[in-house]
Amino acid sequence: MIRIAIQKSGRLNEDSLQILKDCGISIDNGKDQLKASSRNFPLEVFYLRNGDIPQYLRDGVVDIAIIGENVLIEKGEDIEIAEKLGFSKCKVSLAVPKSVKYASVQDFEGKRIATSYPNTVRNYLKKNGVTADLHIINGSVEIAPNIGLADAICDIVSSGSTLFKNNLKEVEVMLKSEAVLAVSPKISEVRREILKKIQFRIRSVLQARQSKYVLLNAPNDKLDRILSLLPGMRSPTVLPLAEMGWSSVHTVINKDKFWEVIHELKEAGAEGILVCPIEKMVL
Ligand SMILES: Nc1ncnc2c1ncn2[C@@H]1O[C@H](COP(=O)(O)OP(=O)(O)OP(=O)(O)O)[C@@H](O)[C@H]1O
Ligand SMILES: O=P(O)(O)OC[C@H]1O[C@H](OP(=O)(O)OP(=O)(O)O)[C@H](O)[C@@H]1O
Ligand SMILES: [Mg+2]
Repeated sequence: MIRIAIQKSGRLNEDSLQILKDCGISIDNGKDQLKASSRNFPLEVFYLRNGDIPQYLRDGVVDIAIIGENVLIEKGEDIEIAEKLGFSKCKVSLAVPKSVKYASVQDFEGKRIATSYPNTVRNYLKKNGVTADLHIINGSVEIAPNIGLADAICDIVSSGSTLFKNNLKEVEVMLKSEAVLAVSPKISEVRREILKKIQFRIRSVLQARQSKYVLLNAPNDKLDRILSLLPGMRSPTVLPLAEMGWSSVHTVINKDKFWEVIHELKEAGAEGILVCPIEKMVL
């Protein structure tokens, strides 16, 4: 049995459960349960606070965890990251009131900075030879300058709308983060083997999320041009259609590329283009 920590409630909870589900791992999820096991995989889930997870990993109370990389940088730089998971993407940034003229990180010298990420800020400022006065608060950090608690803040930025609403501007991006699969330094060899199985499944799921299966019909005289436009896993599959002079082309393309390529394909003479989601992809 491998023990995994996921966030009890909050931004990571749903996507973490979803990725396990997409990996074919079903969890019996009683409401308000703090612990649950899988019906079809040797895995036990512990629902914990995000901020507590690095310590649980370090102590070996759990073997693996889904957690924001930013939290590991703040509280668990020693902890191994097995996979990046591609969701909960955000930045950890320094911000100041819009009205402040900002030149460089040296402007933070002697300033009061409110944050929930003191180690991250301290290390960043230290690298730049700056000393500031940190005020550690656990939430609603962006309000601090407006109520006179601080001159600046350091917090998570995603769309930037929280900064905007509080009349702040982002001036330094200290790091970029996403959800990751982290590993306890105390994980046993047997559980490492189970982890490898999970990693294999996660990679297949993430590859599939990045990709689309494309089918199209092509007149044979335009086939070469059409095939040259397709960036596939290997070379595309080409099958004859019942109608003479036409072929069916099947391939896999990156989801971010498909609109661009599809216009070019149409212009090159492709017809009946179908774009389908892929559930799993093993390379
Ligand atoms: N606005 C956002 N956009 C994208 N990702 C975010 C955003 N805010 C937070 N995150 C990511 O999601 C993680 C969890 O954030 P959330 O606010 O749910 O938890 P928390 O309040 O920091 O933790 P806890 O579980 O200890 O209460 C963060 O550590 C970060 O990696
Ligand atoms: O750039 P944005 O898209 O506005 O996102 C950034 C905000 O999101 C997070 O707060 P959250 O909503 O998780 O609230 P919390 O303070 O209760 O954790 C974070 O602490 C920022 O305040
Ligand atoms: Mg939050």
